[in-house]
Amino acid sequence: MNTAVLEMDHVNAFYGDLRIVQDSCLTLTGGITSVIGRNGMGKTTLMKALMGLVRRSGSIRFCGEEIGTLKPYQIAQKGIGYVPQGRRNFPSLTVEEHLSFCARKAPTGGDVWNKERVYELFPRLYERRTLSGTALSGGEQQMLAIGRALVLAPKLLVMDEPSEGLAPAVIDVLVDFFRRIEGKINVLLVEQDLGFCGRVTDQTNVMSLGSIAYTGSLSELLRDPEKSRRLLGVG
Ligand SMILES: Nc1ncnc2c1ncn2[C@@H]1O[C@H](COP(=O)(O)OP(=O)(O)OP(=O)(O)O)[C@@H](O)[C@H]1O
Repeated sequence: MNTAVLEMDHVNAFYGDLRIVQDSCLTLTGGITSVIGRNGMGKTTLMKALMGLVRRSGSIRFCGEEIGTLKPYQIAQKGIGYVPQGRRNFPSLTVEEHLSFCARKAPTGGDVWNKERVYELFPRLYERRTLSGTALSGGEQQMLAIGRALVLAPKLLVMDEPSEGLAPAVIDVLVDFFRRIEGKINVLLVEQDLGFCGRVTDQTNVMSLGSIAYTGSLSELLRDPEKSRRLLGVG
């Protein structure tokens, strides 16, 4: 049997003494899977637990290796790229500087994503390469946040609500991005926009009150009004 890309086993995550994520289990065998759920259910906190950004317990295995006790920079070095909610680009760096700065830490060999390849993927970023990371539109900032993660040559990209606040035309660019990386980079995608999510992948995990309450097909879930209402508050 192939080793799963990611296995989160009975993971808890805390802010101070407050346990927000409770006993959550999530497996990504490969490809793209989403994490959906109503506001405040703990999706971002689960991603932060994976990236080592909050205190956590339980087991997190990446390609068979336990990473649940590693520090954020060690987790990034293992090949997990993080595209946080809100993009978090630096006002003092241009687009070009963001990509060059992050690429310094890139491992050599493997599937190399250099600056040129990021510009090829997002031509708009090339046009804006001399502008500050925060002088960009929301969509351009999202492309830059993705580009920053890509130049670190991730095997897994963890993306937290990439579609937030984006115009439909930019959402189409993101959908195209997912098609282009399919089979090359695995993705764990936190999303609120179920329409966008369904265009990207049918594999989903629903988070409810700090735990994963459903794992399976998104389209099947949305066809069940009672379950969708209970888990997602829709339908
Ligand atoms: N730094 C913090 N300290 C204490 N509680 C927090 C902190 N950040 C988030 N929380 C709480 O943890 C819970 C889960 O938040 P989280 O951001 O993980 O949810 P989410 O499902 O990602 O929601 P959203 O879709 O709104 O981003 C919420 O009740 C939130 O108020």
